[in-house]
Amino acid sequence: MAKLSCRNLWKIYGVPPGVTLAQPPTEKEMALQHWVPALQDISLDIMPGEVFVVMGLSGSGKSTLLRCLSRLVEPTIGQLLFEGNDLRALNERELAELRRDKMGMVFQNFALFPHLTVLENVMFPMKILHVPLDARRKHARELITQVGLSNRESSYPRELSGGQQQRVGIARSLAGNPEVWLLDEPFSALDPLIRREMQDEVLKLQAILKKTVVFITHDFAEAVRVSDRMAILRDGKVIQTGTPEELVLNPATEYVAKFTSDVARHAVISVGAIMGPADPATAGAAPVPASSKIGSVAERLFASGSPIPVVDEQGKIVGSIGPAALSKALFPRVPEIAHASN
Ligand SMILES: Nc1ncnc2c1ncn2[C@@H]1O[C@H](COP(=O)(O)OP(=O)(O)OP(=O)(O)O)[C@@H](O)[C@H]1O
Repeated sequence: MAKLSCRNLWKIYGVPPGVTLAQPPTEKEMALQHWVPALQDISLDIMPGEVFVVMGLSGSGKSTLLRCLSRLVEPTIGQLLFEGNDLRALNERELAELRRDKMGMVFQNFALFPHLTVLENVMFPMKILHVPLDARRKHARELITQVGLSNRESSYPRELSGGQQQRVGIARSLAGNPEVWLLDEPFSALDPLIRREMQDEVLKLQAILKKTVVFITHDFAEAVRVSDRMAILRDGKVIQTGTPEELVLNPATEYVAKFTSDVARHAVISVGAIMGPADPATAGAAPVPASSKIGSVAERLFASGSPIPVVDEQGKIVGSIGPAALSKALFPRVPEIAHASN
């Protein structure tokens, strides 16, 4: 079962409080009332343990969507489910408990308490959870070590670099041991090198913690790097949902294809996704796993020019890959993606 779902979700800013809309207004109605449709008919399932990225340009509705998932922003129309339970039916107290017990959030601007030290910042959520002081301190220290800041426990946020501050933000968001980890453009204020380091940090933590992660970014390369699956948002609508590989191989629209054009295809596309049928001519040649990325076979294929057998996890031959399929995947001809409509 999905951890978090939305069904036909709309957020329309400007609708006066108290006005309930039974169904979505027309574009004309919204324009007349000066309403802003930030989310339009969004349906998504976010599965337990996956890193689900919501990617879109500025103004596409990413933050609104993330905030709707925790009801920091109230949806206008549609369903929100947490483990199948109606999230919109919760009262203020139940909602506060759910956020406190099950959700951890990281914000773009770090949002640390300036008057608290690193240790105190990370301990804070556990204070709200009434964790005894000793246990609080012990767990906070573990988290601070996990994010590589053990020598800065007594520093104040102003004494830390942006990357270090965000490490504290990450440690603090994990302090309540949340099931769902919501990250709203956590690294966009950081320079590219630090940003990459932080992406690695999140991947490293996620490999251990296996949270359900919703990660917002406007950077497609970041989305490809960190996501298991992603949704591309444009003008409040989901244009496509899929794994990075699915989006790169089959962009639904030219808009998506434009994002995928700069992607390191050799590191995203797997052999299994582009292989052909098993080929007797490959008998005796050393096989490659279907799950390996095409970059790992490129040198061998281009050097020998002969196809290679492909095997599944059990070592059974499931197909073959030759240089033609490889070059097509690495260097797709523009007309092949240009047929996609916008
Ligand atoms: N409180 C608000 N009142 C009215 N309109 C809003 C409000 N918040 C956001 N919007 C509008 O909703 C749309 C989506 O905004 P949102 O902040 O969700 O986008 P975003 O993709 O997160 O953008 P960014 O990457 O720039 O943060 C935009 O047109 C924005 O102007």
